[in-house]
Amino acid sequence: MSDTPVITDMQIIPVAGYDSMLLNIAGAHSSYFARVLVLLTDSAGHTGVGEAPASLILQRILRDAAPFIIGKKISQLNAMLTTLHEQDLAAKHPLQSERVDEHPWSLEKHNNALAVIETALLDLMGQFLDEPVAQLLGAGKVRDEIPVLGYLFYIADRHKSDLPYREGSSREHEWYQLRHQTALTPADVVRLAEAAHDRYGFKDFKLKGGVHAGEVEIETAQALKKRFPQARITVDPNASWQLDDAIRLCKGLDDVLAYVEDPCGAEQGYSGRETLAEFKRATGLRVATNMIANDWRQLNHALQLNAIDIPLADPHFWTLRSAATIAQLCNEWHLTMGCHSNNHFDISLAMLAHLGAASPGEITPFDTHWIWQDGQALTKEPLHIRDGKITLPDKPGLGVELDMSAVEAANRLYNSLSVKDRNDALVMQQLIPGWAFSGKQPTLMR
Ligand SMILES: O=C([O-])[C@@H](O)[C@@H](O)[C@H](O)[C@@H](O)C(=O)[O-]
Ligand SMILES: [Mg+2]
Repeated sequence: MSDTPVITDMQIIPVAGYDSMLLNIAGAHSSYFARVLVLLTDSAGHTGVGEAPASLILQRILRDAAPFIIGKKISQLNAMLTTLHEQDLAAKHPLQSERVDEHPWSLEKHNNALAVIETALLDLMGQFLDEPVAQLLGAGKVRDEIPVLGYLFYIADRHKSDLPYREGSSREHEWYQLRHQTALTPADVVRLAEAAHDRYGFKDFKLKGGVHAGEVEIETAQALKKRFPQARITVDPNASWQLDDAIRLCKGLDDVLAYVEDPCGAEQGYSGRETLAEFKRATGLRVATNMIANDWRQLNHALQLNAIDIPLADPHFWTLRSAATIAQLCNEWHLTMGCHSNNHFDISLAMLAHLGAASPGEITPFDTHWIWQDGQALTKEPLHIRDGKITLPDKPGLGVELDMSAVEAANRLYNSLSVKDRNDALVMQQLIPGWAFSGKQPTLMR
């Protein structure tokens, strides 16, 4: 044990990259997205890294966590994480809003700190033991190729905003240009899918909804299925449809929708878990969620109610180890493992690849926003998506090496931002003055 490396330093580096004007129920994506990297250095000279969504609160929580990490042996991983959990550092930095209807994804932030630190620790541990992170999780490495889906969005007209969205260029592939152009109709989305299919080989697609009337979003899903008959198609309106509407829109579409993601949520005194259970019974369709089963207690309620089939266990808010445990539960309990995502850099791409590699049994192709960020790597040899899959690198730890000059440039970009935290509503106000989030009102129906 005396040779076990000790953690000597913890750096917290917020970074930003460019994004397209993607639409969702919360508004529109800004021209920038922000993430935070945690870099842990150990006495063996290794660097472990993790990535999470960047919020100012999360960065404060991470700074408070550093004294509990620095000076510890990497073999004390479990004890460090238990201490952090017990310290409940997030409680000292209450979120501005706990109301899920105001900020549908705000609750994720509590676990982001644990998740990003755990990832960096696992990266160090893997390098010390000369094993990939996947080998240190739940079932160990059970696959080398991780299927991912083509995550499609409606895209707003960036010319109507004064934010510096990129124009893109089709020099390398038309995808890199198309991903910046307005896409509001079913035909536009099919065009995006064709380009993404050609570039990345996707077999399956997910459409982000909550933007148009449900009928238009279902029409888009149908158009995707018509164009890609073999594909598994899903739609995710982020719980913005009323239960009755969700049933009316989806019932009988077994031949179009492989599953539906958060079609409805809390309404009229019923919880999202209750309405999803009713939706499942009424339609017979499989249901995925990243909104109502995001911690063990919620998952327990969701499963008791038979509300879901596919927990989208994002390692950024479950932590890698807990998400891998969910994958094991799915395998034992005849559920299907899936993974949610947000805009991310290539360290997160590696995180989800290791999670997929350690997920036994049937998994549904994982979500990833990477195609919207592809070309903005922070590592020297970023993983890539080919044939709709990511191949796990044959390297210890996460298997990524940071490109520090790219990280520094992304950090400079972050520091230059006047609005640091994600605020899709603020961006949306550039298109529709006075626009405000309303969980049951599609973004463009104002
Ligand atoms: O990036 C987006 O706009 C998504 O809507 C994201 O924020 C969601 O958390 C997510 O991808 C989802 O599946 O709900
Ligand atoms: Mg979702």
